Amino acid sequence: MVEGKPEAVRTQGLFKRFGQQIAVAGVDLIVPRGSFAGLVGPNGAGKTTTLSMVTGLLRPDAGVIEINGHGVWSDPVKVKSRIGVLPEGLRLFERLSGRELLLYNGQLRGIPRDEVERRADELLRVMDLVEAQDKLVVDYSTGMRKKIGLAAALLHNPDVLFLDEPFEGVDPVSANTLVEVLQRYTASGSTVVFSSHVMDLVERLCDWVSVMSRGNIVAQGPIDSIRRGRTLNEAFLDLVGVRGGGEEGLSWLGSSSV
Ligand SMILES: Nc1ncnc2c1ncn2[C@@H]1O[C@H](COP(=O)(O)OP(=O)(O)OP(=O)(O)O)[C@@H](O)[C@H]1O
Repeated sequence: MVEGKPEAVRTQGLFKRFGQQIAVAGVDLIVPRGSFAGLVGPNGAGKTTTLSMVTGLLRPDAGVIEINGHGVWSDPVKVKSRIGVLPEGLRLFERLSGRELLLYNGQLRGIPRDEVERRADELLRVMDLVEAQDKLVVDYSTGMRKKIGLAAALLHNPDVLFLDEPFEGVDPVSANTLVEVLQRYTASGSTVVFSSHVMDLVERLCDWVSVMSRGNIVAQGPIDSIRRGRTLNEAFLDLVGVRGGGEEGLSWLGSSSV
């Protein structure tokens, strides 16, 4: 606890196995309240599996998860009413228009209709989706899907927002829009947790970072304590132990080979 307040996210001994594969091997994830937190790690490190368990989408084999002091798996209704999620693969209601998607989400969340309409209008405008609001989500581009997914995740003004690879496939203009919305959101004291492979972005946005490798957290804390004078990318490569080796092999590749 920090100053008597529970962290936004705290897991203890989080564990998940798929057959022989241990995806998450006893993770103690900590995210202080009000952080802009990055969850980074190489492919297959266990980030998506961790976020899926933390957001109540995948049942852990073992471990405890608390969001703002409430157990995700012991008090799921309470927790889910206070979090927003942009999941991996963007599972959205494809046959609704962008606007209908927001209105439907608002109704599911029990927000009065006129308030939903007001918030939907604002979100569509900020996300630059007004022209596309009546188009079916199935016809949206990747970047548009990320933006409407983020709008849907923000509509009920959650305390904590979880985003799995929110910037993947997003053009720089749309990425900038997402960043501005998220910075505004954390400036008001809310918490963002997002997974990403883009170290420059994590370095620019985050004040807190958790580094995963092979199902474990290998470093976690304020970003400066992780970087320790290096770029985040250098720190990351040192932490996950993949420096060098890239030049070996592939001797056949390139025009100088026969
Ligand atoms: N449904 C599943 N069935 C079997 N194995 C799975 C399943 N989901 C994940 N895994 C395995 O668990 C490990 C962690 O996967 P996960 O998707 O959580 O990693 P990640 O860090 O999100 O990777 P990436 O950065 O590539 O998205 C991997 O070895 C993966 O193959």
